[in-house]
Amino acid sequence: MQEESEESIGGGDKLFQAVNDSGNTTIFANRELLNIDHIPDENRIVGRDEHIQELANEVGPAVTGAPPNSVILYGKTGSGKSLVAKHVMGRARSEAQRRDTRLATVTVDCAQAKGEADTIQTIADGINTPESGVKVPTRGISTNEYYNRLWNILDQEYDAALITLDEVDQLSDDNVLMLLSRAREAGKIDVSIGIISISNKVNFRDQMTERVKSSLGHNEFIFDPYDGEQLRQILENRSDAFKEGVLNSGVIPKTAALAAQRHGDARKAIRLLRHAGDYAKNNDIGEVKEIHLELAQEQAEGERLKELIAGLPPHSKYVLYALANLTAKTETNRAWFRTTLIYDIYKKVCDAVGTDHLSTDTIRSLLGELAFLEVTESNQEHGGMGKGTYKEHRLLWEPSVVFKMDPNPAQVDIDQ
Ligand SMILES: Nc1ncnc2c1ncn2[C@@H]1O[C@H](COP(=O)(O)OP(=O)(O)OP(=O)(O)O)[C@@H](O)[C@H]1O
Repeated sequence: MQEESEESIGGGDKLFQAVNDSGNTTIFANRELLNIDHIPDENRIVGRDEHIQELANEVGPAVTGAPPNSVILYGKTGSGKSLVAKHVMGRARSEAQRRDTRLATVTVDCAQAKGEADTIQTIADGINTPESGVKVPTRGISTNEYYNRLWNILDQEYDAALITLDEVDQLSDDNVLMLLSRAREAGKIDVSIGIISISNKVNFRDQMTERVKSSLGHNEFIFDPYDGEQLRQILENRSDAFKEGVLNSGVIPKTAALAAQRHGDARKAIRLLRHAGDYAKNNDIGEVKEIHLELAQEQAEGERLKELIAGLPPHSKYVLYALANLTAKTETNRAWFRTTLIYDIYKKVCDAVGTDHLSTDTIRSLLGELAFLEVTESNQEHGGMGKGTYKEHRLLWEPSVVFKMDPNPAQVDIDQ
């Protein structure tokens, strides 16, 4: 008989004792509700009724096989654009079915697609049916042939199509928009296509050529960031993620208030609540309290920042500490600093950790890498007549998160 090891209790492994049979824990009843990819039910979508109705009005004709309008959805991240598009497409599919219309719906994440052929392949594969007899291989055929196969599938299998292009500003080629939106006009297919384009680059429209603008359509909806009350409802609707009595009553209002003040992003608000739950779980605290929120957030963000800069040389961290020391001294946490000043403080940080300084040029390039990773932001300033140009940088993370990466972060006196 096998002896029960230290790690095994009651037939189970102690390592996983906090996880019950349904994958949940003493804190969570259904942690899945706080997952970023989780799509809430219709009655859990908060504050977007108007957008849902407006979008349905534009693409609605497709449920009868008539030509839908194309639409652009704009707004900052986490404002519900993809959610609303998915929701309306889902309901359009059911309604089309009820009316015996063959409606194709598909979503492409343009940030993932690698060029024109890949985008068309994803669309064709997404709506293909076993009955079409058309093969859509992932490689080995020309871009043109992908289009032909897409037209074949659409013509044989469908009466109308709704194609969502998420992160449309990442499309490497305007052709996709042009050809999809004009396919019927150009006599390629007999099926009407409506394109729902989604972008979180609010100035994207200004960068578009006239050609693209007219392909995307002129109907635009702006999604504003959520306010505190909307975020509170979004979170409240997911409070059943937690076991009964675990979540203190002030936690959701505080999470919503913090998120509204910082960004109005529903995804980040949900993540913050999940982090608080994880913090309570990992520290064996039987309940989630308001005081856990900031701690949980800082700890989780600190880990994320650490991962982000893990591939960079150690001096990137010292540069980051220099910027965090400077930023922590300002009121808004949004101040810009010149490279020369950051370099001075960086030298103090090096002294504090007992290491030699690198050259200004190296620090300049490390700042470039940090900006590339969106840990910091850089901009070119003009110093005025005869003074030339210089670069300024600012931290995009809270200084407290930066200091949280280390048990002994280098905090230096910047006034000396
Ligand atoms: N109105 C809402 N009601 C309930 N949950 C929401 C709402 N808006 C957003 N969420 C939640 O936040 C997640 C992110 O929203 P969504 O993906 O729609 O944002 P987005 O505006 O498309 O942002 P991004 O540009 O980053 O893709 C959703 O999956 C959903 O879980």
